[in-house]
Amino acid sequence: MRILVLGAGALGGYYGSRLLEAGADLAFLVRARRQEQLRRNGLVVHCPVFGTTQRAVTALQAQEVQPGWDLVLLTCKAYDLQDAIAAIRPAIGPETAILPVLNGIAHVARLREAFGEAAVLGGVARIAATLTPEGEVRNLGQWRTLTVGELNGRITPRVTDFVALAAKGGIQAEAAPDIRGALWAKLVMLGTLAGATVLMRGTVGQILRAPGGPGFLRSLLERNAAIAAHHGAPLAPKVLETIQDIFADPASKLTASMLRDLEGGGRIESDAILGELLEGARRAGIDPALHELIMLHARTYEQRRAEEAGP
Ligand SMILES: NC(=O)C1=CN([C@@H]2O[C@H](COP(=O)(O)OP(=O)(O)OC[C@H]3O[C@@H](n4cnc5c(N)ncnc54)[C@H](OP(=O)(O)O)[C@@H]3O)[C@@H](O)[C@H]2O)C=CC1
Ligand SMILES: CC(C)(CO)C(=O)C(=O)O
Repeated sequence: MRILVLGAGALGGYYGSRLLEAGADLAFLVRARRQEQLRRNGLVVHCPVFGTTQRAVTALQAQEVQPGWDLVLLTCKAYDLQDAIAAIRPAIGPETAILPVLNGIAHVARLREAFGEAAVLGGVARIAATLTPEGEVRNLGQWRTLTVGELNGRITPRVTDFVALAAKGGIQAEAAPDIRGALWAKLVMLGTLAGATVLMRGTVGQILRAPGGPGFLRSLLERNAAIAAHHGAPLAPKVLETIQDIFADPASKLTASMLRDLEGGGRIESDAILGELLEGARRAGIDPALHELIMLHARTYEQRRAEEAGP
């Protein structure tokens, strides 16, 4: 399978490296700085499951990309989506599938508008990974899940072929008939994790060990689940239970990638995750006070970041 991975950051680098391990014919579509880094050092990935790998990879810039790909794995941040759409356009032929693994929901509609409904798959990544300042990819835990599905619910060969290849590379991959439900479930989980850990600047465990923390987490999760239900994606009781368990472990060291980005002084996906849920709460007639506070906190960080960067 010929795969083009847009981005060689945390997710692109990690999943791309596992797909290469499985024998995929794969190239990365990157920008100039990352291309230079990859050409100099190769792709370095640290993983508690597979150890450290360093391999030479094909890294192309947008102007070097030709058509002929079976699948484009889209791994940019939400705020880079517009540029990424332009960058992958020359790679997309009539048979090319586009598999985004971004957090959030809105990117799916934007991709379908840009490339047509049939081209776009849904993807949900469960992994806690980061790109270090040295340009190395680090999987911070054991998670390496990828859930993939057609938006119309059919299980097609392009989905099962990709899932089989990913599984061969050690990714915990599965084909999902209800990928829209999986995207919403992820947004409920991540909206709670990012909202809480960014606002409180601590791990799930630290929030739970603080007086008032358990009630805050419970209330945010309940509201997020109600927002999903209002948008036609109620969480199955087992899925909700699994998410509740994540927010009930006082020893948990879990934080959201958004908190890591914020603590590193980077951009955050405030609109795509926190803003989506705030708007969702308003549309659903759910008290938006918690979401407004979380969003204001994120906006204040963004304002401060912009002012410190100067004109
Ligand atoms: N990290 C995590 O643990 C998880 C992240 N996610 C989600 O996955 C998505 C990706 O996150 P993550 O991997 O952490 O992000 P990273 O910032 O680590 O990687 C994104 C990469 O995309 C590249 N990129 C963006 N636009 C372009 C473009 N036009 N052309 C070429 N390259 C481009 C960036 O390159 P450049 O360096 O040039 O800017 C960057 O290296 C996000 O939506 C995130 O929320 C989901 C699950 C877990
Ligand atoms: C919640 C988690 C770790 C799961 O993949 C994630 O998506 C993120 O932190 O962005």
